[in-house]
Amino acid sequence: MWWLKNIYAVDPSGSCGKRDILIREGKIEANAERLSPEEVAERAGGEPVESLNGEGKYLFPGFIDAHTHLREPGQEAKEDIASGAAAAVKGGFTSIIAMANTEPPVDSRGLVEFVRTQGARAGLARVYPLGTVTKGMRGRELVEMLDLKEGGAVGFSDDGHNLQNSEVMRLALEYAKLTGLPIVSHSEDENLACGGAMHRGKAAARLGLKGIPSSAESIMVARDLMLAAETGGKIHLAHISCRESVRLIREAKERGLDVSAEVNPHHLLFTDRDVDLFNTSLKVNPPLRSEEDQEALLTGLLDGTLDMLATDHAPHVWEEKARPFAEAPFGIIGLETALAAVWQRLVVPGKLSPKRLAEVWSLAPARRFGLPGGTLRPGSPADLVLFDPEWRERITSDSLASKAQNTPFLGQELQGFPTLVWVGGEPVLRGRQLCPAGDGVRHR
Ligand SMILES: NC(=O)N[C@@H](CC(=O)O)C(=O)O
Ligand SMILES: [Zn+2]
Ligand SMILES: [Zn+2]
Repeated sequence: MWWLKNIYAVDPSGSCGKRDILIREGKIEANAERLSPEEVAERAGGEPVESLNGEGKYLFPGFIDAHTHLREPGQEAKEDIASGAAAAVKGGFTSIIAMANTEPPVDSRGLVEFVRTQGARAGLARVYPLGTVTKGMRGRELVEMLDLKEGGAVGFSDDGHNLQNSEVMRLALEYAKLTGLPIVSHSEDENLACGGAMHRGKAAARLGLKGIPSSAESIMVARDLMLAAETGGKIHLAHISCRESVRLIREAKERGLDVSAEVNPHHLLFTDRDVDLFNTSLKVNPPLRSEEDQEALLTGLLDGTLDMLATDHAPHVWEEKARPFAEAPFGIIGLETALAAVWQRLVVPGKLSPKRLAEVWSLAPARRFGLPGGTLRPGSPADLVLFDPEWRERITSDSLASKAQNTPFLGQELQGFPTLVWVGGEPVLRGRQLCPAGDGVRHR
């Protein structure tokens, strides 16, 4: 049993403040303002108690990342489920939702089960697969949604590609209702975006790069919302990047649609003005946009129009990212740096409260995708993060657990990291070192 004493607990489903917390048999046993040694001994019932002075540290419910690319099966040179899960716990994520755009794409129950099994085998973060929406991610025929759900899929997405055929999207929203799971949309008009390498604006003109207009996203967001209204379907909009989309989502929520949306940290922390031809780690889809867009995204995150933060962790091998800007693949890794960067640049300056941080990166994804977690209430699973706001770390290719290095923070020092992470009550990260599972399978 663990006894965390005098720690600043941030509970997005309740209140924040100094607490004593007990962890026992995989669950939060107690959460109180103060516990006496007698009470702790009684609760332990003879079990050894590991106590920890939480002074100066925060306790968060494990962060849950609703958008990660783990590349297994098929592209294990970029990442695999074990390396991605290791990167996750180093960054404070006790659960991650794995995108389905692997090779082959996760379009069958067998593949969904494979991803889950590999996640359990790694024994670090909990790994929840998404299935694709269409067979082979070809955008034509729907997958067997109920079958994939039985295999453990928590939603459906052809992320990486937009569903260009609106009738297929309509049918997907209609059929997914039978499963209760959301369709996760990569909303992008591929004709408008075609050939672009960054946001269409002054910065792109200056660099001589073909731009991707904001309308490439917002046109599809508008379509997706119309189809969600028409079908009564459940939709989650991935990686919202521009102000027009925020406005559309706000209106849709006012009308009561079953819509949720996410924003990625890189869209809150960088703009197209940060892009330079020699830094392909800032090449991402949708692209980094203008300062006005960035402001609208933060406003949206604070007023609830955007429900959650998600990394869109998108690993690529160095050789691919070393190509000229226009030819390099889109994607930024985020699992190991996102929390520290958001902490430093948004929480410390007071733009985002610790409680809202926990709401949007733990509670909201748990609720939307039906996962355990997101709370510090007694009885809930002990997926927890002890966060040290003073811990500094330089991000280097050696320090990263991810196989990839396509992060704009490479070589930089960040401050504010998890120093102890529990999944199901067991430490998976201790003093910044991973604790691999003894028997290979720790949790399911
Ligand atoms: N976001 C990216 O830039 N890349 C993602 C695809 C995606 O999220 O659409 C990838 O799979 O590499
Ligand atoms: Zn996408
Ligand atoms: Zn993605």
